[in-house]
Amino acid sequence: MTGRPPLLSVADLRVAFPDGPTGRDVVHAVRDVSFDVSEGEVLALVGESGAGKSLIARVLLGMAPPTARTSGRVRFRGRELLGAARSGYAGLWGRHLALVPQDALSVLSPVHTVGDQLAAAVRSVRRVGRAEARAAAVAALDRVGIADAARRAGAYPHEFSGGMRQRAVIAMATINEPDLVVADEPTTALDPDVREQVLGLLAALRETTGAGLLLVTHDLDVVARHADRVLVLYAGEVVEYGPVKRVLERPRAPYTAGLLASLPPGEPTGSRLLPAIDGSPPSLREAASAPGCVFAPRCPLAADPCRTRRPAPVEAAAGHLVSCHRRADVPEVPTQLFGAGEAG
Ligand SMILES: Nc1ncnc2c1ncn2[C@@H]1O[C@H](COP(=O)(O)OP(=O)(O)OP(=O)(O)O)[C@@H](O)[C@H]1O
Repeated sequence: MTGRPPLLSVADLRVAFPDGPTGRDVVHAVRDVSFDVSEGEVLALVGESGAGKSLIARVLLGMAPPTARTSGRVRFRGRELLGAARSGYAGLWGRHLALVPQDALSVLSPVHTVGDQLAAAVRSVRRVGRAEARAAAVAALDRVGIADAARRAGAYPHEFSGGMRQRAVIAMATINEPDLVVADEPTTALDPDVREQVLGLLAALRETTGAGLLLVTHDLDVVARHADRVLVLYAGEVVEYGPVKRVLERPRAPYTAGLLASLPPGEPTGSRLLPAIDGSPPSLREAASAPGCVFAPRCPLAADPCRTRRPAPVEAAAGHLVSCHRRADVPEVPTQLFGAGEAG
């Protein structure tokens, strides 16, 4: 996105965990990841399972696992957050930063009505009376498309369908109009048509509230439909980063081409990745010890430099970064490199 200062700016982020019998060694799960998110922008983090998507999301929100060691910079509106104590986040959660998790039941209490939980979220950041908080709760449910919101506010989470619960969680995450919403695979548990509605709702909210959205997903089809820019991660490293249209129409990294080749043809919504790329991602140890590109063992274009030198990010076009020695040799049609994924 142009002209807008970044809301969130992440630079050279590394996340390591203790490893080995003594725990004195470390393995990195995230290496040198840099990106930013602007106001009103949807940035998608995409990659296979274990790529580091959730870890990055958790680090940004100050929710890193206790054993994780982090370095780099995470600036929110210019304020450094990495390494900030939980108290440093206290004034940010809910009001400025919010999370929409995969599983709505992990954030909704079963013993309070949805309306009471939303009203409590309002009162946690604003000095308003009960009636006003309740009215805000109903308005938030209405905004996320829950019919008969005033009555539904009196229901408990178990009385909602899965799709309604996820809408309620989105209402909760956005009720105080945060600047940045982090949505971690927010629709995994939903049916394909509900998934599409909920994603559309999330992406539309940034237009009404101006919030930035960091959308964690493993699904490039979701990226194509709902994101402005995309960061493709492989084994904890950035492979490709840039405007969605440019990256998806003309990927310069074989890994991105492989993800695209994995999309089933003719199934635009709710599609899952199919394994067009042979093999599986490396373990954290294998990734750490690889002298060259971590994707080389699975890459049909891998040549000598790929096995001996880590590729540095290069600007392939304005705002489009790619880390690949063979970027000039990636064919325009991804399936030419990998063959189309077959359903089944
Ligand atoms: N607490 C932890 N201790 C050790 N390793 C961890 C811990 N949390 C995550 N990891 C490792 O970090 C790597 C990245 O995990 P992460 O959950 O971020 O992947 P992901 O891309 O979100 O995958 P998925 O799509 O399956 O959620 C994985 O190899 C994982 O095993």
